[in-house]
Amino acid sequence: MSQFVLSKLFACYVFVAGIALAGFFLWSHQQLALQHEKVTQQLESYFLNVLEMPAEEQNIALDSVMLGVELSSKNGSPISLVSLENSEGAKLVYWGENSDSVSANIESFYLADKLGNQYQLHISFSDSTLAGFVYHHFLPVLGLLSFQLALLLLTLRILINRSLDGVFSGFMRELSVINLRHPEPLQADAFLGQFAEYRQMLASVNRVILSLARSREELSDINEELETRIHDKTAVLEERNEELLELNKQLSVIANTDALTQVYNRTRFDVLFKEHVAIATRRHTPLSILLVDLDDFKKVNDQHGHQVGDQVLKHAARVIQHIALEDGIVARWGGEEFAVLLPYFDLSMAEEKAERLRAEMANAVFEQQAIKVTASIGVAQLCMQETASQLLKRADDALYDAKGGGRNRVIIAYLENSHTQLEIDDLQAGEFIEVFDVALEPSQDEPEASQKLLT
Ligand SMILES: Nc1nc2c(ncn2[C@@H]2O[C@H](COP(=O)(O)OP(=O)(O)OP(=O)(O)O)[C@@H](O)[C@H]2O)c(=O)[nH]1
Repeated sequence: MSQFVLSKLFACYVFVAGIALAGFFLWSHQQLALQHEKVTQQLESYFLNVLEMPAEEQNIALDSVMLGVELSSKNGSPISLVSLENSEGAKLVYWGENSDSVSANIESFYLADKLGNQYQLHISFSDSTLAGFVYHHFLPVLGLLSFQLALLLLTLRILINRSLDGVFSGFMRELSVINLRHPEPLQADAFLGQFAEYRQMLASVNRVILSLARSREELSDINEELETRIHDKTAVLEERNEELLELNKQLSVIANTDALTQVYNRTRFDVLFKEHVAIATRRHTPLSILLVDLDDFKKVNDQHGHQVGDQVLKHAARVIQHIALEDGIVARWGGEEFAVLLPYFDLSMAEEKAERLRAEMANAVFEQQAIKVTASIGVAQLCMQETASQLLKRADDALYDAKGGGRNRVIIAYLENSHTQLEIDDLQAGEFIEVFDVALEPSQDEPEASQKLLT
């Protein structure tokens, strides 16, 4: 049942209870009046009967009437005074103790006997006043009032409990709809707004909400400012990062490139060489290496000076790079010596490449001084189970042989027990192509270095 219905019911209850109480008193007084009238009529009738008796019987009869009055007063009708006077005012009968206190309620009745003699009868009832009524009907009145009071207290208790419950639950319901991201003051509920506790709580919460909204606005401003700052800082950082990346690239190129000739340096070549040996071993693909040494380079230095020697070295590197093209990885091995790694090149292909290189070098003319330099080249192909250093050693031996054989020549490194050439020659055509179809996984630095050399 809602609080609204309960409060209306309570109002009805108070109204009906008031009417019932008033009705009870009115009805009681009416009943008393009827009772008094009946008793009065009886007394009048008794006294008339007695007065019509012979004189000698009257006293006895009057005594018996008064005894009846006394008994009646004690047993039910609360008569407090009865007196009978003749026309001269002489009292024939008088019964009652505190006639003064009840004098206001004394009613008088006039009697006449058969002989026409006039008499005045006075009767007073002790319960005809409110105090007397309450005194004589103490228990019923007390019971009724207690019942009314208990009912009133019970109703009030239910109403108060339900009201507080309603206020609390209604308030919690209001709280649950607060949007903390966009706080707005809560509107008072039409019904709950009747309760002062609810209104007080609502006002407190609305104060908190307003302060939240203010804080939120302040936070939003701070946030905006911070975002702008972060954005600016990020832009600067990104710029710096790009610069660093570029510097890193340059550093990487510097670290991996020979400063004079701009081909790979020895350190980088060692890494690439080992990687390609590992790939070729794993995939059973051919891999060859050329070791290229300029002939009598000391003479160039001696005759034209060290600086011209440098220019010749740079030019020689470009010639080697041009011949190797994208097939090979070129590095300066040290001094006037270069290495060319040729992945997927078997010995005959490598030999052909070496021969072309040697011829190109022999025909090339360096600098204005028309310096001519030749090169000796040692060629080797990776054998089964061979390590990088073993392969290198064989190529170096071949180069040594080329020098010993008169320079400006290509020497192929064969192994007496090598299965390399044999195995590759034995490969079926299909197998060979298949081997070549395996894509090389080039090092990321390769294209960069190659491009540098070509430009
Ligand atoms: N200009 C210049 N010369 C260099 C450089 N590195 C090494 N050399 C010179 O290269 C020459 C190599 O001399 P050698 O080892 O005798 O070899 P070679 O004179 O070429 O004789 P063979 O190799 O036997 O044909 C030395 O004179 C070195 O000074 C360099 O970076 N720049």
